[in-house]
Amino acid sequence: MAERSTAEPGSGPGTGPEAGPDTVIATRALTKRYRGGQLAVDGLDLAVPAGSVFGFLGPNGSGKTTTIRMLMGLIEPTSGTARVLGQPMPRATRTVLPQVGALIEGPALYGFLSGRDNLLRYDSADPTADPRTRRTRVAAALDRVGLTAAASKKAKAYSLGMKQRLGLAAALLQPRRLLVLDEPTNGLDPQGMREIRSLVRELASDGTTVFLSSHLLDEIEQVCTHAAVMAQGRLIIQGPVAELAAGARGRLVVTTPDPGDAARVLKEQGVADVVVTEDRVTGEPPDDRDRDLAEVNAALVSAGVRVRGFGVERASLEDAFVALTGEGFDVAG
Ligand SMILES: Nc1ncnc2c1ncn2[C@@H]1O[C@H](COP(=O)(O)OP(=O)(O)OP(=O)(O)O)[C@@H](O)[C@H]1O
Repeated sequence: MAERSTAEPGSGPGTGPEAGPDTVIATRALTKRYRGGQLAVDGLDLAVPAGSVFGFLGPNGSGKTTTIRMLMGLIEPTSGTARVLGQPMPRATRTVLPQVGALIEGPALYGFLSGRDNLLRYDSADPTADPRTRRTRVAAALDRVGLTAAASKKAKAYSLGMKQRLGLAAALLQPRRLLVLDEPTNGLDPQGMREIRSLVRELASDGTTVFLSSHLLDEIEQVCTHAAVMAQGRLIIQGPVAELAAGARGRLVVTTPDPGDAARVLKEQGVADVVVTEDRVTGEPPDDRDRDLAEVNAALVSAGVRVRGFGVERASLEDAFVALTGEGFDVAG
């Protein structure tokens, strides 16, 4: 069936992200205020491009789960709109959800059933799934997540990582255009995290759009092509990860026993935002990095500054976050 995207009235440059045919998730001014008065999501304009691995990043309590619940039609927004696969949510929940694999707040599994039997159960609960091909489908899903060897074990004997992978297998029983994963590596050990991350990369390489929430910056940097950063219910920034990190440029760091002189020379050389902390002097490097940094270093030396260390620290998403919010990234919990 051909699919058309319907442009929102008033959409256009300057009114937020475009919701074109290649946008898998698009929200406009999406807002949720809970009954107790808590404003959990505040005017969110989100645009998730098709084929992206989209990281939805924010500290605990920033509104990620609430957003996902609205996107999946589990709760009604207080105001604003959400479109998933071009359809309005929650109105189109019934047509949209079969095309979406979701892993939200941990998979619901029967511990006394084997991994395979859990999947057989999931598959038989899907009225569109052909019972004649059920076993093949389940075997393929188990294989996909690397659980074939453990398929006959009871789910309660699975590690947390295996349970997450089984949950992913359930989400993958049918071909999906979109996978929505809420904190898929939460509580996993480093090995479990690596397994889920490489699985996500693999799924994305087949063309599935993956939307995953996380409070871990380095996770987003490792697996995502795009990201949106939330804080206190609001969207701070979104875009390709490389651009977000590049937006916060690395800082020039000079280590010297002459910090006062170094700071003066750096300012003369066009280094902005110079900060002195004991024997470290940092600042924003001038634009043309390769040429200017050699000159900056030479200027320090010829001014008699004893330079012990000189370099640029790589900018990370965390730098971008701090630059945008003036806050550190709280990863508690
Ligand atoms: N059912 C609810 N009723 C009232 N307030 C809620 C409810 N669910 C969440 N909140 C509040 O809304 C805010 C956003 O919570 P939400 O769970 O969406 O954030 P989150 O970014 O997903 O955090 P976490 O990673 O801890 O789940 C929080 O202040 C939370 O306490």
